[in-house]
Amino acid sequence: MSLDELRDEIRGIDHDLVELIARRTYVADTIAQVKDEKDLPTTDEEQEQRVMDRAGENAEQYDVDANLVKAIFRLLIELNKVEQRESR
Ligand SMILES: O=C(O)C(=O)C[C@]1(C(=O)O)C=C[C@@H](O)C=C1
Repeated sequence: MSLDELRDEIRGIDHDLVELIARRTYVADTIAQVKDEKDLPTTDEEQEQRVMDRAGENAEQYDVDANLVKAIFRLLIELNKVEQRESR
């Protein structure tokens, strides 16, 4: 494969990543509505731990650095919390 072809492949993956982040954020918006109805706080530390543990397990399964993947998920969770606070 040429450099251009490889970069084209990365471009497609990057597009998919942003689409997945958007989907995750949309779900968090809906979660915010449910939490609002049930008068629950935005932050659920036990759920965050489950998400982080799962991210680490998935990283190991795909042989990528678990700490780096967890750092990305920490950012995704923080993004959701900002979004949820804005929509409540
Ligand atoms: O599952 C939830 O309750 C969410 O709001 C989603 C989410 C996440 O991004 O995974 C975000 C904030 C919570 O503290 C826990 C998890």
